[in-house]
Amino acid sequence: MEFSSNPVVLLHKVSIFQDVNTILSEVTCTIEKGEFVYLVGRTGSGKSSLLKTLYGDLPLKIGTAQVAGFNIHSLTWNQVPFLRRKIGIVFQDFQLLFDRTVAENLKFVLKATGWNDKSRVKNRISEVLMRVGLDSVANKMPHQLSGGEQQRVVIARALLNEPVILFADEPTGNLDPDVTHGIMDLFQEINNSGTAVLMATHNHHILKRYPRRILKCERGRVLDSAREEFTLIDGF
Ligand SMILES: Nc1ncnc2c1ncn2[C@@H]1O[C@H](COP(=O)(O)OP(=O)(O)OP(=O)(O)O)[C@@H](O)[C@H]1O
Repeated sequence: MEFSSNPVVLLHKVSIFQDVNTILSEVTCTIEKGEFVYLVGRTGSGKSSLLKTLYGDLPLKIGTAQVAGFNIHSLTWNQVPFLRRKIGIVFQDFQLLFDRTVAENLKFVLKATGWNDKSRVKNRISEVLMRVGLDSVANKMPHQLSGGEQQRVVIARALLNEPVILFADEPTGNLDPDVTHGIMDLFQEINNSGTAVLMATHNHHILKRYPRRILKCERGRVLDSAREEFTLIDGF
């Protein structure tokens, strides 16, 4: 596969900390535009900490990192919303606002990211819901939807601002196998249309069925299947 020379994620000698503990060190890798990469590793190995650093939730103290053109090392809190407009984030626990409709959940994000024109907002909400195969749920409350449908709404929310990359932290962790495949197909389709994806997962069936490049957190380092061979046996 050919990539542009303009990576969406570029890490050089990054160390990741939680409190005073070093979780990962010497992390150097790039993710290119339109690439799909898995992030695996045992529980507690640092996957979420790495993702949090990339989306500006955990300050970067050592090393250099660029995400969607933003320098993460020098990112200030008031720049974080601008970074978030260029990326999409999908969590395991859907994190929808349960006291408002699907459309209102999406509108909330659009308003917060500077969309003021009512008809553009309405059109964009229809577009993203259509994109995730849920064009008829705009006026439903999240609790009226299945788990898989709720996760599709979360993915729709992540797509609102046409991100260059989606960061997904165990996005199928709460879903049945059948529903998981539907969500994975959706991620593949989104990726095929040019959005990069970095997905943390514990699900080895996913890795087998949709094989892609893998980053593995192991003993404080990040191994990269594009550079070296490693076993996945203890990766879950
Ligand atoms: N907010 C926090 N404060 C202090 N330590 C934390 C915090 N969050 C995570 N840690 C610690 O950092 C280490 C890495 O955790 P992290 O959540 O990044 O791992 P993970 O690979 O995502 O795990 P899992 O697969 O269970 O989600 C663990 O030792 C964890 O206990």
